[in-house]
Amino acid sequence: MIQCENLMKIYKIDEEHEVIALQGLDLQIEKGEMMGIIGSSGSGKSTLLNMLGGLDRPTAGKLIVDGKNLLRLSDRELVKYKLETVGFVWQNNARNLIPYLSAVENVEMPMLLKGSHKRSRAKELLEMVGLGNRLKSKLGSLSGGEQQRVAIAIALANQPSLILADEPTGSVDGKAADMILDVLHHLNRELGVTIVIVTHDPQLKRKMDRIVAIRDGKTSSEILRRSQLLHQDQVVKEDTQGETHVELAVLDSARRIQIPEEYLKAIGITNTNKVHLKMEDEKIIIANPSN
Ligand SMILES: Nc1ncnc2c1ncn2[C@@H]1O[C@H](COP(=O)(O)OP(=O)(O)OP(=O)(O)O)[C@@H](O)[C@H]1O
Repeated sequence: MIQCENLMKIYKIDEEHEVIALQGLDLQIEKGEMMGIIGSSGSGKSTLLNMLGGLDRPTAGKLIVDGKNLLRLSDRELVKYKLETVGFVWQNNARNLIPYLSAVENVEMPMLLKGSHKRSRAKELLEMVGLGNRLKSKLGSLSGGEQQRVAIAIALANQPSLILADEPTGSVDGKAADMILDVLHHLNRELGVTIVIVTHDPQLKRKMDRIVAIRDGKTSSEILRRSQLLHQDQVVKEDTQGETHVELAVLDSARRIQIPEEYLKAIGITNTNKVHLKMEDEKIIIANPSN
């Protein structure tokens, strides 16, 4: 569904300054996957989401979504892509919704833009997100969580194959967040729509099939749920809720890995950029050269 290889995004600030937001990011996402993207502030999560959604163009690399090469699309093709292939759910409701329209009119809006308006489908989508009884409600009378569910219905209006969500539970309380999550999970399983969510929410992370961590504009590690695992002999970790997962480091296209800072500190690598690398019993060992 999504093939992202050596993806680069450089923002030019002025004649002399630029920011490298993505520096050779590799990521494959299967059709029908529900996956999370995590990473500290400034690591490149939103930039990646903007590239996937066609809101901004990559500087270099390869990005194919649903068979479309996003580095090669014309401006016109990009508009069509944004309208038909992807749906967005933002943390900030002002970005998702038109406040003076009712819930059902909001869901109809992207259909109108595409020229295929159907009230029955808009109603069906609102029923799917559990708002069948609030069709005519003006947005101001809906709670934050309900507004976020309207946003999900809007994102689905033109039957996209990909939903991108940026912190969809970021501004609602725990109960509303649970409901949003359940809706997304249900849509993923029922409609088979691929969902990519940027999140800090540990509750949300637990519901994902896979979580990819981004560090400095590159994928650094992946967490897989136990049900996703292929090999029984992997190192399985348990979180505080007793759920099991496996954490894998990602090899980039040049076969490099990022070693977590805390691992390096633990073996005393603080002010050197060299380590000992050796093979032992079919394992690669990284050690402190001064020991
Ligand atoms: N339009 C832009 N112009 C210049 N620099 C940008 C622009 N957008 C992002 N950046 C820079 O690119 C880097 C990655 O930003 P990005 O917003 O993707 O990070 P993030 O992981 O989403 O962070 P956060 O969790 O704080 O939202 C940052 O250094 C940021 O300042």
